[in-house]
Amino acid sequence: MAETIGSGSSMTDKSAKIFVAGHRGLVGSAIVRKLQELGFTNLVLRTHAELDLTRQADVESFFAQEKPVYVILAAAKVGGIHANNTYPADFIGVNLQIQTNVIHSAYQHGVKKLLFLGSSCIYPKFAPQPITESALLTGPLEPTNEWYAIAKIAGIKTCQAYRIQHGWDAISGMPTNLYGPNDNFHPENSHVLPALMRRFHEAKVNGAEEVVVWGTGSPLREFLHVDDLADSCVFLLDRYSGLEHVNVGSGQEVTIKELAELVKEVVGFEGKLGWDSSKPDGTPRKLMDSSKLASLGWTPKVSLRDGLRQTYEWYLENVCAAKK
Ligand SMILES: NC(=O)C1=CN([C@@H]2O[C@H](COP(=O)(O)OP(=O)(O)OC[C@H]3O[C@@H](n4cnc5c(N)ncnc54)[C@H](OP(=O)(O)O)[C@@H]3O)[C@@H](O)[C@H]2O)C=CC1
Ligand SMILES: C[C@H]1O[C@H](OP(=O)(O)OP(=O)(O)OC[C@H]2O[C@@H](n3cnc4c(=O)[nH]c(N)nc43)[C@H](O)[C@@H]2O)[C@@H](O)[C@@H](O)C1=O
Repeated sequence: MAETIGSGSSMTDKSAKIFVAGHRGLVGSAIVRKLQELGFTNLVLRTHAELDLTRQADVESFFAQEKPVYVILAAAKVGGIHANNTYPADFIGVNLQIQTNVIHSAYQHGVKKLLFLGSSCIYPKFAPQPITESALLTGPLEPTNEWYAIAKIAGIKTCQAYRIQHGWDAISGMPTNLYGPNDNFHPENSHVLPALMRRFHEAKVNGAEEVVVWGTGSPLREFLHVDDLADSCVFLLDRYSGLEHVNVGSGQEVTIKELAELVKEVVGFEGKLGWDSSKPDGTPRKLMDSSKLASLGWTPKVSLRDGLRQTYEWYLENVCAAKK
């Protein structure tokens, strides 16, 4: 299929059926909010319990019955550095199964366009910074998440293969580290931002003197609010049709130490920070070059500080209030 970039709007029919896979997760729920805000009226949604996407026959039947026009694949086995390092079989196996089933059935049942989501961890551990799309497969991966990264690279390549062999419009977006409402706040298995938000909050409530943060604090990470990511997903689905995946970043890079100080301030914890250097740092730096997306006409809006405040309010109203 020919590469078309910034070719004008293709999603003009607001009643077109859109399957958002993983609609209760961080990313899927933000995409549903964005589509509803834009006036899309025909979303098809299934919980994990209603449709296990690792089950090929069930995925087949679902597509045969529902015949969506667009698919956004935001269902995956997802977690932070500890989860990735502890459950490598799940991270490679479940993700390969979900994406292979969904991409193949979507193609077979006449889906017009599919957006696959990968992650910035697909790039080599020591890729030149900021990381351009062309850095893919140019060097060894970060060991703590290579299993997940291999699955995500296979997802990009699967979309490309269906494009090349069948002329089918499957595209891939590569988001940087995300955060926002409906994030996973698990103490061990989550990503750093929700983990620290919860740890600082609990320390404040319990009057603890110190909060321990993993690693050395020196790794750099780029954070994007999930509402910006959702906006970029709809933008890509609407405007981009190309073989190459597209980086989606904010350009807002901080060290883990700076992030910890910022979360501490937003939460209002007044004690000390401690460091557990027995925990892995992971990739030293993974700032993406998102100029390709910018050249298509998309830029993020939410600053890290504002996004953190909004997410903490959401956490207080939804996670803490629900526990009472
Ligand atoms: N969070 C981040 O920082 C980043 C995320 N991404 C990508 O964005 C996408 C979404 O991630 P995110 O929203 O954070 O993840 P979440 O864990 O918040 O959500 C994932 C969703 O997928 C569903 N799911 C998992 N397994 C299955 C299954 N077998 N069948 C049906 N549904 C399933 C989950 O349902 P249930 O919980 O019920 O299992 C959940 O609703 C992923 O592809 C991820 O790689 C990319 C970069 C960064
Ligand atoms: C999005 C991305 O997410 C994962 O990669 P990661 O960026 O390394 O993810 P992370 O958020 O878990 O950690 C970022 C940094 O933060 C430090 N850190 C401090 N204290 C805590 C802490 O309490 N929890 C966690 N999780 N990390 C902590 C931690 O040691 C590391 O240096 C991939 O596996 C992969 O899934 C992927 O694509």
